[in-house]
Amino acid sequence: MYIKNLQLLNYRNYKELSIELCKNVNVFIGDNAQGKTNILESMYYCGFAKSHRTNKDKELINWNAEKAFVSLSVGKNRLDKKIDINILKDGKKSIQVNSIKIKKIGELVGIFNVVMFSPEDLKIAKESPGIRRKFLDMEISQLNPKYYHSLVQYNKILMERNFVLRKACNDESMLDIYDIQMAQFGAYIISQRIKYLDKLNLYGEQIHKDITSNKENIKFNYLCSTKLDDIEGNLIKSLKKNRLKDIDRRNTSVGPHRDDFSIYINDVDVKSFGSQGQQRTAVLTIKFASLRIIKEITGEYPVLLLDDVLSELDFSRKRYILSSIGSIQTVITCTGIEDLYEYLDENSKVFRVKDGKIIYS
Ligand SMILES: Nc1ncnc2c1ncn2[C@@H]1O[C@H](COP(=O)(O)OP(=O)(O)OP(=O)(O)O)[C@@H](O)[C@H]1O
Repeated sequence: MYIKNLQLLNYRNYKELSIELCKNVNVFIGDNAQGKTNILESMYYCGFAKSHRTNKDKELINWNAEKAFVSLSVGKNRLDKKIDINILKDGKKSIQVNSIKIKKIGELVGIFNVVMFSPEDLKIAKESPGIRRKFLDMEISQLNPKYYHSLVQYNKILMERNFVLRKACNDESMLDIYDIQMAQFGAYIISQRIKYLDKLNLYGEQIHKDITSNKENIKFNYLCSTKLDDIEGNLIKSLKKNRLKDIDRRNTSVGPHRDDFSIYINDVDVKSFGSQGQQRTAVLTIKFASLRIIKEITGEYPVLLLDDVLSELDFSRKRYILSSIGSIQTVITCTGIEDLYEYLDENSKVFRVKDGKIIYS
């Protein structure tokens, strides 16, 4: 899969932009705050109708405009796709795929597969469980529409359950119904997350060995708030068991919205004891394993977006990335290009970004 063309109108600091990308390495180079990340963000946005930086779509619209427009033409093994998204000031957006309006974001997710690696992704290795859950949810959603649907349903029921818990007189019969529904959707979510982590272990093991010259072993493990034998049955039991506590705290204390996964390197928990370098390498492994998982399931590599990460990595890790991308279309942002030259060839494209414009390509 590869991006053929990107068009922007009033997106962040771009008034108007239309660029053709090449099938392999595309580099966006420029000083700080010129609009390099904005370009990657707009590409990612076409995958999920969601920015990787903000939940407020309004922020994507140029300060002097009423609406923004992003259009991405994607080359695929089977049918090529064109994704057009209009973003309006009131937070609404309209999405068209091949000129046909879609009703739900679920219909967009999975059409354009993408793996983004940005400095914020280091949080996957070192910060709170919510960041790791979000990573799993985004990755699995783009591969499995049923997962995305289950997640939307689960979150809706969770909100309703919490609403009932917050009311002074709790409606126990309502809570019984919510528990059953949450257990159904929750069990599916948990089972798919475990499956995904199995694949992450499968691919991650060799990738991590390659990056660390066989010095380190990596292992991912799902941390579940309920027993894993009969997930649905056990979730119902746990929800019932914790009901008094939940009423007291006015919040739902068990379910996949509370789960996490651990990352161990050589049997040491990376989150608590890993060095900065180990945390960085763990995330690099996760991202490269994600590429392989998407390839295994869809038959095509996704587009790889590398936002300002190369400068953060040492020589050997940089080398690993640049020599492993092979046939994967890769879009890189950076402030200097010197150490990239040996990985560029006559097919690569270099775009210079200045103040919301491409000066040359
Ligand atoms: N809605 C918006 N309208 C107009 N300009 C915006 C908007 N949002 C952000 N900007 C501008 O976009 C620029 C930042 O762009 P971006 O984050 O892409 O920078 P960058 O080139 O990746 O920089 P760095 O190398 O520092 O990461 C800033 O100048 C910012 O003021």
